[in-house]
Amino acid sequence: MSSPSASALTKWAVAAARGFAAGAASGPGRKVAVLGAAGGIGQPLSMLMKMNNQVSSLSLYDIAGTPGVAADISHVNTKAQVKGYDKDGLAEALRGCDLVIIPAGVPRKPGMTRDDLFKINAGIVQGLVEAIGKHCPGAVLNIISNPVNSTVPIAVETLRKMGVYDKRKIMGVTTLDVVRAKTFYAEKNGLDVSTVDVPVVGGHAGVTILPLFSQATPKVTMSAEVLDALTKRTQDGGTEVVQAKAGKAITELLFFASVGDLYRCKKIIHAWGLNIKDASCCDYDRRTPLHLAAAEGAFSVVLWLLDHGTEVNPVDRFKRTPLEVRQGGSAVALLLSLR
Ligand SMILES: NC(=O)C1=CN([C@@H]2O[C@H](COP(=O)(O)OP(=O)(O)OC[C@H]3O[C@@H](n4cnc5c(N)ncnc54)[C@H](O)[C@@H]3O)[C@@H](O)[C@H]2O)C=CC1
Ligand SMILES: O=C([O-])CC(=O)C(=O)O
Repeated sequence: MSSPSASALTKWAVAAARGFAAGAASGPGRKVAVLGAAGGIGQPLSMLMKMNNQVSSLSLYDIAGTPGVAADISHVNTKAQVKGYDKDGLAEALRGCDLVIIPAGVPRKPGMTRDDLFKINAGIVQGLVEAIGKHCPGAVLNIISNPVNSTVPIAVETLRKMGVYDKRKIMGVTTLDVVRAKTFYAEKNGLDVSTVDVPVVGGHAGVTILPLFSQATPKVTMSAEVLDALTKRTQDGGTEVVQAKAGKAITELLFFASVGDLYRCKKIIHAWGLNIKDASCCDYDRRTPLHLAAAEGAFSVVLWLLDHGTEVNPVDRFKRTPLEVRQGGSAVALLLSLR
C-alpha cells in the first residue's frame, strides 16, 4: 500500500467518527463503503475502516486495482468482512451501507488549484452520488474528492433532485485543515500539540480556509506577522504536500531516463506537469534526466529531451556535463557534441 501522511490519517479517523455519530443505523456493526478505495487516499482510509471495531462489513470499490487492495486489507486481523468490487459492482458495494466515503477522482499536480480538478471530479462524484441515492439513500456521506467546496454542493443537488436529501448526512471532509492548524500553532509556540485546539471555519481551498487563531487554546499572543504566516501555511498546506510529492515523480523520471524508457518518461512528465527545462528537475547530485540518459547511452531519450528544450550542458554536483558523463565515443556523444 502507498503510505499516508500522519495528518491525513488523523483527518480520516475524525471524519469517519463524525460519520458514525451522525449515522442512521443503530446496533453493533456498520456497513461502510469506500469509493475510490485503490487510490493514494483510498488505501490507508480502507485500512483505518478495517481497524475500526464499529465496522462489520467493508465494501472497497474502485474502477481499477480493487482485488489487490481488498486482498491486502482483508488480512488485517479485525472483525470487518472485506469485499472488493470493480466497476460493475457499485450497486452491490453500496446496498445497505450506513456510511459511504468518497475519495474517488483525480488529485492535483504541482501548479494546479483544487478548482482545476472540477471538470473531471464533478462528473465522477455526481455519478457515484446518484448510485448512493438509489442503493443506500439513508447512508451518511463523507466527500473527500476535490474541489470539496464544489463536490459537496453537487452531491446535495443530486440527492435533492432524487428526493432523498438529508442535510444532516452529507459532510465535506475538511478536517485536515484543523489538523494542520493545530500542528503549526503548537510547533510555532512550543506547545504540546495534544493540548491544542484551533477552530477552522469556511471551505477547503486557499483563502476559503479560515483558521481562527484568535480562538485557539491554550491562548498565546502572536505578532501580526506570525499570525499571517500561520494562516497562510494552513491555507497552503495541501499545496505544500502536492509539491513535496512531485519529488517522487522526478526520481521516477530519472530512473526511466537511465533505462531508456521514453514512453514512461513522457507519461511521467505529462502526468506531473514536470518542466524538463527547469534546473530543479534533477536529483540530489544535480544530475538531470539528460545526464542519466547520456550516461547509459539511451539515445531515444537523449534525442527527445534535446528536441524538447532540455539544456544541453547542465553541470552536476561534480561539475560534469551530460557529454562528460558519457564514457567513450558513441551515437549519444556525437548527438550531444553537435547540439
Ligand atoms: N478533502 C481532503 O482533505 C483531501 C482530498 N483529496 C482529494 O481526494 C481525491 C483522491 O486523491 P488520491 O487518492 O490521492 O488520488 P489517486 O489518483 O491516488 O486515487 C484516486 C482513485 O479514484 C479512483 N477512481 C477514479 N474514478 C473513479 C470512479 N468513477 N469510481 C471509483 N473510483 C474512481 C481511481 O481509480 C483511483 O484509484 C483527489 O480529488 C484529491 O484532491 C486528497 C487529500 C485530502
Ligand atoms: O491539496 C490537495 O490537493 C489535497 C487536499 O485537499 C489537501 O491536502 O488538503
